[in-house]
Amino acid sequence: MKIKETFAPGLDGVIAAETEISFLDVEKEKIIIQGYDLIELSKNKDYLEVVHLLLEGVLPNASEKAALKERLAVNYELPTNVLKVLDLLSPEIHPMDAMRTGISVLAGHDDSIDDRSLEVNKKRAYQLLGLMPTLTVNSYRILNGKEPVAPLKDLSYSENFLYMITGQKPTELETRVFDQLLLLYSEHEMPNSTFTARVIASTNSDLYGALTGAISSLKGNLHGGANEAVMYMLQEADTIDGFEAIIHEKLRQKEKIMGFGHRVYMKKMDPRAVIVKEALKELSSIDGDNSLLEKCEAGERIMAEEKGLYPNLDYYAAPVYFKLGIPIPLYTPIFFSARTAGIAAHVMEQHENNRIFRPRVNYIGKQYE
Ligand SMILES: CC(=O)SCCNC(=O)CCNC(=O)[C@H](O)C(C)(C)COP(=O)(O)OP(=O)(O)OC[C@H]1O[C@@H](n2cnc3c(N)ncnc32)[C@H](O)[C@@H]1OP(=O)(O)O
Ligand SMILES: O=C([O-])CC(=O)C(=O)O
Repeated sequence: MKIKETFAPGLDGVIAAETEISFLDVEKEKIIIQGYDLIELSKNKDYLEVVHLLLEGVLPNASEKAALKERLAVNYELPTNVLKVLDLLSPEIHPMDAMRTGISVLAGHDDSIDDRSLEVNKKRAYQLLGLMPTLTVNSYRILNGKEPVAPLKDLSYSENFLYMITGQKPTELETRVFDQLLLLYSEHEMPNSTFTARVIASTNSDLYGALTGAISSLKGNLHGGANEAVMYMLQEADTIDGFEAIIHEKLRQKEKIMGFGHRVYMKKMDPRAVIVKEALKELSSIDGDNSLLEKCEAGERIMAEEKGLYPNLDYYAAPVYFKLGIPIPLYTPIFFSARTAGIAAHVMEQHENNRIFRPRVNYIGKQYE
């Protein structure tokens, strides 16, 4: 039974919200975040400045930026209960699942859990953003039987995050590249995970619930999970010829090539991928190893010729993470950690101007008299 003719599988082209947070202006090739182009921001601002932009609606001045760093740093430590629960999890699960559980445990530490006011939501968002690097890294460490690592509060947010991952203080270049990745991942309009979070928030459910839904969404390889899949694919071949053969074979088998295509950019390269490809070139010129860059470029050429499809952010983010010495199972958790800022902004906006999401269906099942 059809209620309306306008059914859009995958909600392709459907407008799901009115927002002041962000917009993919594909025609002008801009990713608008609170009025600014994310690509321009990625060239002269850092992740925390964009966090401030997302949660406060304006870029911070120097003292606001310093205050934000402190505000997040006081929340770096995970409650002991979270560590205890992480310790009970099966080592087989993915760190994204451990983080999801960690976020659920954190909900139990919020003594104003039923308060959805903007003020309390914002306080909560900052707490979670402070915790997110420690939760990300220690979820992975504990699953791998390692002791949790303690954050270094004197380092910058991104420097500390990368330090906790690798155990070594990163160089200036490594910090800059990692911070730029966090910034580029921070917000992207209405991807599946953000939509999921807004749907959950629309029942008046809380930020923790919205984030646990969003993290489950983002884990899938059609979304955030693609960055890990890209790296595994790059490792499938030792040579460029071998990699080209793998791509051709996957296409022959009608498999999707991870890191290519995008619902909104469709037949254009994701502007974020352009920036991250430059970072890969820079890292490759410094360590003198172009092999990943050359494989990626070979894949890019084949996909353009054979499918008219171009890289999304995850395609070039994967080799950059690899060059930074980041273990592959942390690629998607880092994406989620960075995206927590954007998702929190959307949850707050949904709570401030809410109508419950409740669509209808075209029924194609049986009907008995
Ligand atoms: C940061 C991010 O989360 S970005 C997304 C990361 N995800 C990936 O990289 C996974 C690979 N890409 C994809 O699966 C898709 O391009 C998505 C999920 C990103 C977008 O999906 P949709 O907008 O629904 O596009 P859809 O899957 O319908 O693809 C349209 C056509 O292009 C093809 N196509 C799309 N992406 C790919 C791909 N990566 N490899 C091969 N073919 C592809 C489809 O097979 C389809 O072809 P058809 O019309 O002949 O059936
Ligand atoms: O916008 C999307 O659908 C997916 C994406 O690129 C992101 O979440 O960064």
